[in-house]
Amino acid sequence: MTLIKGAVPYGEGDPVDILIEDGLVAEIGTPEADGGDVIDARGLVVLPGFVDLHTHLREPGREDTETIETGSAAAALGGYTAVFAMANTDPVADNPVIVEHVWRRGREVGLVDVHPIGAVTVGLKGERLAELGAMARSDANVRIFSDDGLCVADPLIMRRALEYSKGLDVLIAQHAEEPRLTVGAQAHEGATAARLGLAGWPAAAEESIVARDCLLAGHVGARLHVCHVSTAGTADVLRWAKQRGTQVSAEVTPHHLLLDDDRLNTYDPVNKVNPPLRTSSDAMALREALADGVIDCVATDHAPHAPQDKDCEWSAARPGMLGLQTALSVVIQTMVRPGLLDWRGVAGVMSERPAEIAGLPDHGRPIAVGEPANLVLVDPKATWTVNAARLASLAGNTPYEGMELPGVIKATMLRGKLTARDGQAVR
Ligand SMILES: NC(=O)N[C@@H](CC(=O)O)C(=O)O
Ligand SMILES: [Zn+2]
Ligand SMILES: [Zn+2]
Repeated sequence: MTLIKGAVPYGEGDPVDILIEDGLVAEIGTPEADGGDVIDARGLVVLPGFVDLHTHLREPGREDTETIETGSAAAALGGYTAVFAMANTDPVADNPVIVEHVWRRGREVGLVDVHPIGAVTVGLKGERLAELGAMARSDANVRIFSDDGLCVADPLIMRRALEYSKGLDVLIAQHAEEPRLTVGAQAHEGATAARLGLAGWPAAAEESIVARDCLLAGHVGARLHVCHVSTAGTADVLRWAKQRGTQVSAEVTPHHLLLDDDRLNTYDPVNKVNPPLRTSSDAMALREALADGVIDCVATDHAPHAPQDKDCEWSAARPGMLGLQTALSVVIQTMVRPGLLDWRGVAGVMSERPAEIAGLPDHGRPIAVGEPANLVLVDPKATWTVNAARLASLAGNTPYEGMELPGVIKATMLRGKLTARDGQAVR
């Protein structure tokens, strides 16, 4: 039994006490609790635990950069109660053995619900469909499939994947990048890349695939999810597709909301990511699109990399940035502070909507009696300074190093059990 005292649900109205029993919200109001753990939550906002549709945990294969255990700790500390682990591991998660390993290991660690994403094609090669049905029916109960890291570029393979996904009632998540337009690409194709002498990654390489896939999904009557939307033009395509009734959902990363290609001047590869940081006007358009629902949710694309893969010349460095422990703070900075979202809106884009997209029945639920106690307590007034060495991830490639960011996560609870408290993961 745990009593959360004096928290404000969704930052709206008066503080309440919340009694947690048997993993559920047992009472809200002024419960008479005797014994158990009491959490002093005066001044804190309580939200439903966050759900990340896009995380890279690097296990199996690159346990030197992140493991399911360290990534789960980062997730709990970031306020997450469920994460979806991408399939671009080594070996690739394109079969029931790998997805069941990820699922079981996540359960063993117990800090966050780890849902493996299955590969769409064998070995992420884009040539032959993986056994989606076998992964969906496995103990891992795979619900999302993606070749993330790579685009399912062949339109016929993508069409078949969408058709199968409809039959299996699963979701295809596309990394939208027309590979013929991004050969050797290093940075957003525009004035900054031209000045720095970096080969360009044009916005149209993303937008053309998103448009194509929306048309394909509409044609076969399947759902489609678009990973890491990075351009204003993609938001326009999504707006158009949604208006004509296409079942498409989309995510934006915290880094595409906050950062832009102005940061590339130093050639520090910590800023190298795929899709690349775009222009500040793209970032502003993404904020608007997230606020008005054209983009459904925030997903971290947490992508740990080893020092030897990051601290080298720009063209040799791997793309990707850490994101789990900084996501909420970046969303506060870019969305809450400018008045684009209130706390209710944050619950929507970080918890409710991603849970709905993934079909998770027990996450993103209302804070109400009888609901699973998957909760996060946030100090909205406090700030913190990012220090890579103190993050739970094994890797240190955060672009926010040294930045002071708003919003401190005081506690995270998964089915009534504390998974993070005062900056420490609790196992
Ligand atoms: N985002 C990245 O820059 N990198 C991701 C792959 C991906 O999300 O496309 C990774 O696996 O490192
Ligand atoms: Zn990707
Ligand atoms: Zn990714």
